[in-house]
Amino acid sequence: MNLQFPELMRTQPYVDGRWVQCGRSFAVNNPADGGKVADVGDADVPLAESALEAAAAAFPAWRDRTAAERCRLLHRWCELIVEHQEDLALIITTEQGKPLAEARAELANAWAFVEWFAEEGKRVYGETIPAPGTDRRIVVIRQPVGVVAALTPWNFPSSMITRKAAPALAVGCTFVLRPASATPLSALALAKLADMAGIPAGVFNVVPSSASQAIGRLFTESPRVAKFSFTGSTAVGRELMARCASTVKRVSLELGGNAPFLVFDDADLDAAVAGAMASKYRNAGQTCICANRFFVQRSVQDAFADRLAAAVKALKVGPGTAAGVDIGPLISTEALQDVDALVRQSVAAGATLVCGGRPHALGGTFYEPTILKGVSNDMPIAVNEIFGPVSPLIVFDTEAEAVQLANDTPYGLASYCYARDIGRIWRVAEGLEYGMVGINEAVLTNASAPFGGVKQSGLGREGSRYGLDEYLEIKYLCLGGMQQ
Ligand SMILES: NC(=O)C1=CN([C@@H]2O[C@H](COP(=O)(O)OP(=O)(O)OC[C@H]3O[C@@H](n4cnc5c(N)ncnc54)[C@H](OP(=O)(O)O)[C@@H]3O)[C@@H](O)[C@H]2O)C=CC1
Ligand SMILES: O=C(O)[C@H](O)CS(=O)(=O)O
Repeated sequence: MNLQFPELMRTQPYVDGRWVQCGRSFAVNNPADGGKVADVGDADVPLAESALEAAAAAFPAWRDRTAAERCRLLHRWCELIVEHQEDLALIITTEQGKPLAEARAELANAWAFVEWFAEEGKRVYGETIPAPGTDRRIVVIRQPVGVVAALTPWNFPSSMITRKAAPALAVGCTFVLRPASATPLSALALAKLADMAGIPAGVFNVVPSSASQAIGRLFTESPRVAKFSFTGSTAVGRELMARCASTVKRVSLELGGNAPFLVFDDADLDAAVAGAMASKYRNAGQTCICANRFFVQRSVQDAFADRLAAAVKALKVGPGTAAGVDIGPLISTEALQDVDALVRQSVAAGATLVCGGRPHALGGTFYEPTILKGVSNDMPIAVNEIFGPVSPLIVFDTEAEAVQLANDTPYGLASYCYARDIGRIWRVAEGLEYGMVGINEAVLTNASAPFGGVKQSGLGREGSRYGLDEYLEIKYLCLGGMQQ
């Protein structure tokens, strides 16, 4: 990898302000060609335990700094991320596969979370409450929970990390991160920049490891960890949440999705198609908030399908570093096989291919951008989170039917509605059982908004002032002896 600042290429765990040599390593490969990118130090449980110890030791001093001091350091971290964004984007694309333009967009989100919480951390307000008697005063203060342990996924190797670490550090928590083994390099580069920003030793620690289950058990069961934050699949999140019960930890979960994308007969179809492309095909469909099922009102189904097909057929598939590429590789051979199986099973169940529908001629883990029509809500492609560049089209007749079909899933993360009648928009937005509703807009993520799901898509919110609450405890002070 040809970096302007080669120091950003870190391959060892970062614990207590030091880069730790490990006896074992694991390979990080480029999904575009399967080639090895790096061998990364494989942190074991004892090393992860020492990271928790370092975070616990660093907590009192970090907590006791003023919010202004902590936030100044976060601002410096943000400045360094911005300064090194080209290198960071290349690292993302090399280890994860997404087109460079999308990697740059991810980084803009990543530093936006740092910038937002570098300011929000100075607004951790308490309150006084009118007391029931003259003998006392009631005061509420908010304090940092303590040591935070986090597990993050491979699909957004930078922004999923700052979305957790920034609020945690801003309020005075310390942080230990195990990134996905497919994409640890972005996390280690962020650690390098945190170190350069002057964030003290022990405050931000990164333990890349192939031992996801063992370290997951440590993070969820260690009494040193006050708060566990996870982003990933619902299946894994459910298991980890259960493990947190043994120490009654605070838990945040950003899990899987099955986003409905509703197109009504009064929608601006060009806007709906643009939104569909932005939502569905971003990161080759590997995002938790990708449109996963397209519900199109019968009278506009052909017009929408034709315009969508024209746009999908124009997508360029290739390595993320190549100019003009829209769709990069899927993260792994298993991911490719899973997507292809969902398509084939649904065609076998009666769906019709409009375009794509098979692994791309480029080979490797590239998949053809695909549209299926004649899909029903019970087909595999509609029941499962696709995590690939496939648009299933489902027809509906009435507004009530559309909302009922959209809600018929255990997931509740993102949803989308394209319509122009204000009454319809309000009725549908209120009726959708999701944490987020995009109304004539499909790009939801920004640091100022509360990102998160309901049902089995998660617990808590990330971003916005609500994202700060995940790392704070409320304390009630009762000041007695006030009577004269
Ligand atoms: N709601 C949200 O904001 C987001 C949700 N997701 C969801 O995540 C899924 C795809 O991401 P993916 O990484 O495959 O999800 P996984 O749940 O497989 O993995 C997420 C993280 O957990 C680790 N992990 C996996 N199994 C265990 C385990 N048993 N114990 C401890 N850690 C474990 C993984 O490590 P390793 O990979 O090294 O095994 C990875 O770091 C999709 O369902 C997607 O919807 C993804 C991004 C954002
Ligand atoms: O799907 C994800 O991993 C991210 O949450 C998507 S986004 O919030 O970065 O757009």
